[in-house]
Amino acid sequence: MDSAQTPFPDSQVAGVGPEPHPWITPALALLGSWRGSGSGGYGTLADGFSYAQEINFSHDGRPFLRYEARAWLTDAGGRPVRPSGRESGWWRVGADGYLEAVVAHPLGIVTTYVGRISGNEIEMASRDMAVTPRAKEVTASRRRLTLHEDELTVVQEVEAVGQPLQQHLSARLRRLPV
Ligand code: HEM
Repeated sequence: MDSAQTPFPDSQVAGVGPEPHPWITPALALLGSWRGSGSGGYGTLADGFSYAQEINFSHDGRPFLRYEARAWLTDAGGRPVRPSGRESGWWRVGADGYLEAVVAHPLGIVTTYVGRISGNEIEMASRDMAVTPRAKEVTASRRRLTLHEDELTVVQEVEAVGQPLQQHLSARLRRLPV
């Protein structure tokens, strides 16, 4: 929604817009937009792939973050090839860095996560996964995000289509200027 149309716009920048809820303090460094590149693979795929990704975190003053991510595959020269994974969701942050999240994918997968924000590390593991009838069978997922100044690394493991939990994605993103 256009921020001009709502009386309660989200903020992506600490100090601008609604005051962040104190509970999201451990997550404040995530606010904003991140963009970078990554590589992926899976046990069922003959070859790996390269991708670019943009992630966006914002808040409206309550103790949760709005989360949006979109990725596109890239060729050997880093040029965009086609749209790929997208997801959106909500990361609810508790007083002590406890984290629970719900994330939805366009191809019919919804995941709830439980995790923790400790310092510059965020770890989360799936609690429940629901899939629509035509979605791929995905049964578990884990994510680890590491923040180092203006660099965010994101690693995701997936258990799906009869394969054991294994790394599917690894990306290194940089904060986009506001
Ligand atoms: C940055 C986000 C993502 C990217 C760039 C990405 C990319 C890919 C690519 C390129 C493939 C090969 C098949 C194809 O070309 O579509 C694939 C397969 C797969 N992806 Fe992803 N993916 C992403 C996120 C996810 C997520 C969040 C999940 C699960 C929750 C997931 C689960 C799978 C599974 C299970 C396969 C293998 C399916 C099979 O062999 O049948 N992916 N992914």
